[in-house]
Amino acid sequence: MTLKIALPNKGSLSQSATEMLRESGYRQRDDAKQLTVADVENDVEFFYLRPRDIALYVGEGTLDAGVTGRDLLRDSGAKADEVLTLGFGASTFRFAGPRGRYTEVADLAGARIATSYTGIVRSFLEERGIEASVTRLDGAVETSIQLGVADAIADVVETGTTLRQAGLEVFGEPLLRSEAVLITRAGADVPDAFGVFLRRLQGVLVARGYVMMDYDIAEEHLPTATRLTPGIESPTIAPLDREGWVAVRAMVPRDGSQRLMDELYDLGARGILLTDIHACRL
Ligand SMILES: Nc1ncnc2c1ncn2[C@@H]1O[C@H](COP(=O)(O)OP(=O)(O)OP(=O)(O)O)[C@@H](O)[C@H]1O
Ligand SMILES: O=P(O)(O)OC[C@H]1O[C@H](OP(=O)(O)OP(=O)(O)O)[C@H](O)[C@@H]1O
Ligand SMILES: [Mg+2]
Repeated sequence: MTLKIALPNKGSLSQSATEMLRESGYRQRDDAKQLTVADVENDVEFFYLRPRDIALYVGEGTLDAGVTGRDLLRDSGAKADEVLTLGFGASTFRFAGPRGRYTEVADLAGARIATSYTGIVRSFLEERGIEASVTRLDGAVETSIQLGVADAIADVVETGTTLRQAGLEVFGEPLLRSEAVLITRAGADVPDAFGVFLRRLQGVLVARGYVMMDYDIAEEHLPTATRLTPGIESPTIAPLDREGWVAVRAMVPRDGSQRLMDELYDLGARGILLTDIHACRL
């Protein structure tokens, strides 16, 4: 059975999703107008759809899995589960209003709120017993206050630039922290190719998050050195021609790897090398 995967056709998640899939060795479209791509060799077919619709297709079982935003998944109410977070498309979902007007969520009682995510907003307010009217707009939600259609908004905030330019500020706790996720239908049987698909994506995440570190060190310092670089399973230790010295190789998180090199150098390690990992299966 061919694996059917939904990918965002445009918007903030589209390019990163396509890049990640290409890096995982799958055929991707080279023209943004293409709606489907069959990767026959890997027995996968890709469907490029609006990220908002992806949760519905996957939730109903029409497609086996998909890439969308956690906020869109929650808003849709679809019966799909997150199986992997993909490391891009991070944003928060927040209330905002004219500067100085609101300080907390409770101030929204009786207000008119505009948003593209009515599902999330309504259930958030309901849980807190706040009564307000919620209107759905398709986009450019920030402008609705100036136009007199709403008193406050709830929208995706990434850098905050759009809000600032509209003279608005966030208030209250975030409704949600979102990022791109891989979803499948709750409790569904997925084709065999899905196991391979998932492992490839996990491999890309590890290859992006880790680097390979090599160094030479005197054997007496090995216990401290391997505590600093424990690797994923355990580091590879190889003999060196130089008496009493060994070569160590271990994967280390990319973040903090420069500091780690400093610490190893101070410990007496030399010939410390960092190399990118192109792909991996753990
Ligand atoms: N700066 C951002 N603006 C909008 N959405 C973002 C941003 N960063 C991440 N996202 C995520 O992208 C998804 C929105 O998908 P959507 O297709 O609506 O993108 P979009 O950038 O709003 O595109 P468009 O407005 O052209 O439809 C959500 O999951 C949202 O959290
Ligand atoms: O915090 P920022 O970095 O400014 O990003 C957030 C803005 O980006 C999105 O708008 P988009 O460009 O998708 O337009 P839209 O409102 O028409 O969807 C989102 O709806 C916010 O308006
Ligand atoms: Mg948008």
